[in-house]
Amino acid sequence: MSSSSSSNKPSVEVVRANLRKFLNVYLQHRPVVQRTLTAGFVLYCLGTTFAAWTGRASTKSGGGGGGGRGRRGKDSKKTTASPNDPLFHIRLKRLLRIVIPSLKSREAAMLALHSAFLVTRTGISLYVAELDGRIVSSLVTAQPALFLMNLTKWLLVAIPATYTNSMLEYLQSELGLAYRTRLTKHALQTYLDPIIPPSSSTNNPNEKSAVGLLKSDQDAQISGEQLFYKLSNLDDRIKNADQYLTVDIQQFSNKLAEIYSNIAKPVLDVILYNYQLSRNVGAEGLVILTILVQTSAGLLRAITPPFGTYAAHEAKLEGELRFTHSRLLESAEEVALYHGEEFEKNVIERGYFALVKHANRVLRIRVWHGMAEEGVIKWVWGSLGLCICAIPVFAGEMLGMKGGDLGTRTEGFVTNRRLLLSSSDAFGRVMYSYKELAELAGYTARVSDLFDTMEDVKAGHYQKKLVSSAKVEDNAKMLQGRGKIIESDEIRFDQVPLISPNGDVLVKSMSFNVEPGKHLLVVGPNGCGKSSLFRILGGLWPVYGGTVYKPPARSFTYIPQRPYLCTGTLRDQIIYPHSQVEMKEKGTSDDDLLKILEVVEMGHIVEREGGWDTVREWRDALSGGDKQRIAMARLFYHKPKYAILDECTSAVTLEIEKVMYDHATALGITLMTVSHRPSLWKYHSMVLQYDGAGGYIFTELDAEKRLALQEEKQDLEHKLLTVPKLKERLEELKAVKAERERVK
Ligand SMILES: Nc1ncnc2c1ncn2[C@@H]1O[C@H](COP(=O)(O)OP(=O)(O)OP(=O)(O)O)[C@@H](O)[C@H]1O
Repeated sequence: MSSSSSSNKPSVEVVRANLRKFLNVYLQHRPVVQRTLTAGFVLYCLGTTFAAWTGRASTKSGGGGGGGRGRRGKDSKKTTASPNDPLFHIRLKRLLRIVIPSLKSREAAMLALHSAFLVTRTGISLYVAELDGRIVSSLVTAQPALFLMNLTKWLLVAIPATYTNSMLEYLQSELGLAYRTRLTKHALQTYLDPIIPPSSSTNNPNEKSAVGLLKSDQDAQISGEQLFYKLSNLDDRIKNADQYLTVDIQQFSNKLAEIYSNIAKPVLDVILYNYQLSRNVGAEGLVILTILVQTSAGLLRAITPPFGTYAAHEAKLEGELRFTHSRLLESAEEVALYHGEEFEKNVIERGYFALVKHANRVLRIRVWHGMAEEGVIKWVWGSLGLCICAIPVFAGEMLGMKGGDLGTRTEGFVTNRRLLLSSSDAFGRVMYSYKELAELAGYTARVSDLFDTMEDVKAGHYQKKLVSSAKVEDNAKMLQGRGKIIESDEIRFDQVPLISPNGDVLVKSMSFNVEPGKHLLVVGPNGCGKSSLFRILGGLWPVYGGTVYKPPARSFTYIPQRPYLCTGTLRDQIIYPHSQVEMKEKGTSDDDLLKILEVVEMGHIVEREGGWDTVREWRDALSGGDKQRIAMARLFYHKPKYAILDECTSAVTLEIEKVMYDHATALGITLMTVSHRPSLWKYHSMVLQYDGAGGYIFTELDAEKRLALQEEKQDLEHKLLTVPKLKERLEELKAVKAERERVK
């Protein structure tokens, strides 16, 4: 034993000597090593930030599915709301191009200004850390003059510091608002794409004859006019577009504005503070610290749940809940009259509890995640920081740092501690911002889903759940087809199938025509496709086959049973969708409008409601019959070539009905009427009668003959009703007669 320990002695000394030699060499070259480590460290910080932003981080994202489906074809994979998903970066880049269209845009200038303020703030923080150390040093060494001077500097630096902070907040909010404006404008441009006026689309003969197609209606099919209708009626992907257009776009914009300062500033802080620290305490400790911090950060990221997916799902549930409320308000009268409160309450509560259940789940997940996050970021990193601060105190002499008295050591400790606190706070914010990045990914998925689906629908690609009959081979083939729309003065359907958005074939092939001046009556059982015919005429539904000859959509006015009343003045109700300027351009005055109202016996309403400029919620202020008469007045104001009247006289008297048909005829409007009222037959010369089983008859309407037949039919039906009673009486009489004969 003793011999072995004695034989070890020289080797221990050799090791010690070698170590000392190594340390000496190291200390000789330490400045170079320090510079290399610091430069490497800065590069490393930049690299990890770049990796985080471009999704090249190797850590698990926790992203799952959600937020709807992507585009067809190449991009048709399921949308994930994860920051590490390459699709997120593609989509974010696309949205960034919308919100910051060029380097010369206002948004780019604001972003540059914002960045300048971020750098200024970091500069001020560095100065304050140093000043803090000097103040404490002057305190512990009892130097009042120095203390007062440093205190004055402290107060003076408050002016640029507070200004910088306020400007940062202001610019961040302004940026959020600017992004939102860009996105909303972009979305509305497609969502409410106005119909090309006839003057610019169809009056150009070259344009018409070039392809033989009616441009405005072809556009309606392939360039997304009335997209707001098609998005909700012809496609299943976007439920509650209102939620996407308002809340989701706003959340995305705010998150994007926030994330820039929440990532750019801390990253800059981490680099500058650590650079300063490495000069104060040596780069070695800092590199070890960074390795430990990065390892624990990697572990943290690995256990981070998919917050992006959660945010996207929450936004979807919020949208559904809002929709149930707005639906109730829309049908308040009907629900109130049915006393459907209990039912509606159940529907709303179901929506609300689905949302609360999800929110609670996310909150619970946030508890353990928050604990892990704070434990690592605040406590573990905090203790590592204290070790770093201890380096100059315990190993300063050995490492050749300037030692010093109590004041110098205190100044160094306070400055370093402040730098470390700021640096770990900044690094913590980079870490926390991963969660925000995940949320941004969620909103990016939502907004992109909206834009992708709008583009798809605009291009005529719809995704809708088909009814079972649509899958039958014949019907499926019909759905693949495309019909033609050709401009013409008359309306003519030539072998056009009538197919609902669900793929339900209502009529396999339909042929009929309406000449100007020859009013058409459309009759048939409920749900057979009477209104659908007009949806094709209005360019709302695609034409799957045959040829439709018709004037542009603007040559039609549509009056449904419950006419639409817009937000605005009484005048707006008559001239809708014209503005007052357009009305004046048309050469119409308020007096002319009054005359129109008098035709439908509504002239008194102007005085009653307080004049033409009165603004009200008109759909609540007017009765059913009033609304129908306002719609008739609107028809007389616009004087279109054709009018589609869909059960639009159900709430007015027979006299008003007559006035309406006589006046429309006098104005040269050709009427196409859907109605079950025989009183209307006499105003029409043609009839299109559906049989409700996919067949139809198109023929001339001899109203008198038809009415006479109807009367005879009703008479016979009435007589048939009395047959059982007559039979009963006959049996009674037979019984009486038999009784009398028996008595005789
Ligand atoms: N937006 C839509 N999406 C899917 N199917 C629809 C849509 N609109 C109508 N349909 C379906 O198309 C069919 C025909 O509807 P349409 O409104 O043309 O009937 P209608 O003959 O006018 O009925 P009614 O006399 O009751 O008004 C119905 O089966 C209806 O369910």
